[in-house]
Amino acid sequence: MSASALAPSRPVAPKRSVVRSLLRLWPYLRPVRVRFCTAAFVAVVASCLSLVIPLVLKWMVDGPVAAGDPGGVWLGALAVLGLGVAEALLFGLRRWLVARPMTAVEASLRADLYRRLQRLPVAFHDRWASGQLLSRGTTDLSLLRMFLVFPLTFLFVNGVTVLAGFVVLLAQDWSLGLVLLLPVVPLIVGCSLFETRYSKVARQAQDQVGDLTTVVEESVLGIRVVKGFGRHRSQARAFRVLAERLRGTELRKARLLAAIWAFITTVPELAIGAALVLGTVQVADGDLSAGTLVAFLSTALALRWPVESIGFLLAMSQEAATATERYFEVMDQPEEVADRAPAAVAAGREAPGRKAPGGVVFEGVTFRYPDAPPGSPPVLRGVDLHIRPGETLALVGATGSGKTTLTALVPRLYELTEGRVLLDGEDIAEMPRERLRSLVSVAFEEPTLFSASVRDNVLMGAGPEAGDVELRRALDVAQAGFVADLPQGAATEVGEQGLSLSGGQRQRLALARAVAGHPRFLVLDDPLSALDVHTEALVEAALREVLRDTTALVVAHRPSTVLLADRVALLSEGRIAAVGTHQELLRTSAEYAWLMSGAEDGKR
Ligand SMILES: Nc1ncnc2c1ncn2[C@@H]1O[C@H](COP(=O)(O)OP(=O)(O)OP(=O)(O)O)[C@@H](O)[C@H]1O
Repeated sequence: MSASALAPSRPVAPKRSVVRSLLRLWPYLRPVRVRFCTAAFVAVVASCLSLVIPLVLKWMVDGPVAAGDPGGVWLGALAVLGLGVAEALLFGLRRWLVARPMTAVEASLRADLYRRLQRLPVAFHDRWASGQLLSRGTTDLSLLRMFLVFPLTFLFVNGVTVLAGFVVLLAQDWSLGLVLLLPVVPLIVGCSLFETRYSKVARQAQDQVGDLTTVVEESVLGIRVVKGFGRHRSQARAFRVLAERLRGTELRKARLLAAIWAFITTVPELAIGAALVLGTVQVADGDLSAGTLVAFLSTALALRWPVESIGFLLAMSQEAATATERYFEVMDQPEEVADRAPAAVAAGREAPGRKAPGGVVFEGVTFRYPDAPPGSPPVLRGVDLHIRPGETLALVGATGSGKTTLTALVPRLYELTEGRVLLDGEDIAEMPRERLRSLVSVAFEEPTLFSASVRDNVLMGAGPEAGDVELRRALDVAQAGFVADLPQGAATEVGEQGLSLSGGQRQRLALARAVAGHPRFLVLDDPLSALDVHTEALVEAALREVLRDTTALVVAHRPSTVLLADRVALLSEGRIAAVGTHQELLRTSAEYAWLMSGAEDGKR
């Protein structure tokens, strides 16, 4: 278990009030506001109907019951039944009205989150645990939907019902009404204290769900390592620690909820009891009719639910506010840096009449990872390198010297700290990303395949017009003949949900993806590391054909890969230490000779 899973670092957003947090959902609610308000109005009518029943009871007790008129009693009973049925039907209608728009709101929140995740820079994904992002897209959004469907409406509906109820109560007997109003102040104080405490634990619980998701995800993806190293017990222990921590937080939430629930239930009950005693005395003294007392008490009892529910409605709103904060923590992250305006740089750098060289040019490139500790030295320092048009340059260096980092700068996965990179004379910082990424193709050391067919995985590197001819060519270059033997050939599903492939097979598909679509610039990060020497030789022979009219930067660890290249650059501690042919560097650079001799030894 990684330490980061146990104690993840999270950017902390500024604290906002519940209402301000929830107001950020308004743009998503706007399109469905008419239907939503109609549903709320229907719910208010339904809820207020329940307040009419006590008035019917008053009429029955003081009228037909006192006069011994069975016909009148039946009429009253039918009226109560009719009111009950109407209330139920209206609540059903409300539910129907909100179901569709609220799922649409959830879907658009989820789609926007996904879109944002795709557009956020790689540096953001380096920083954030994937479980935290997953839990935002699942648990948090479900909490938001539940809030929109239920508490958002019912906090309003219950508020209106309680107000209307008090008007009815005060109109029937203002002194008894005032007795029932007494608990309002302690209830408001209790609820605000509850809200403050609950907001802290709700945030903790939701973050801990994210941590737990991260651990589950890591264990599932790394199941081979977990099993291979017999780590299942310690992994399970680490999981239990997090699960226990979450359970503790959930228990604290439950305790707070139980306390507010008990408080909200008891205080009004005490007031109703006091009103009952006072009312009975008034009836005995002849100051109040029995019907009025019955109506008063039934109204007070009808208001119990709207008042008591406030506790958990507030709790759900608090959780929704936390979910909204967590959602916007991601949505507020700055997207990839915008492309620079071409004129600004060109004017300052290029002398008039001087044409920038073609191919790939690294000019004074310095790079420090955005999440590197302050004051740490940059990974790349003043790199100057020119890969001529059509040339293949191998990048060699000790492990950790910055090779992968340098290759990641060409498709602009990270923004340079200083300097610039030119492709055929054009600064990549000024190129629209879409164009840049259509010019540059990459194959990373870690070949990632998606849950899709071989065909889709390979052709995602080519334009939409690419067809079977392109697919066959790319598979040939990568020597991926094994595809024909897969159960459904190129239509076979691979990736996490599909057929498992060997490391070398995955690497060849990743290479096929990189060469499909004839990129002008090819960046390969040790693309043949998982292949046996014979397959490597075959891939290299085919690759040489492709590389003939492509400008390529190839990270190489083995002499065989180096031999693919026209020239070699040696990267040492973030600087280009030497550039030349393989033979030249073997003669002139002790470090290069040492790196290559190690590789030869490793092969033997
Ligand atoms: N996302 C990141 N954030 C901070 N530092 C990083 C990040 N990725 C890599 N580094 C650091 O940058 C340095 C160079 O890493 P890089 O992966 O470029 O080396 P490399 O030469 O490709 O190594 P190898 O041959 O082992 O693949 C290392 O010290 C590494 O710890």
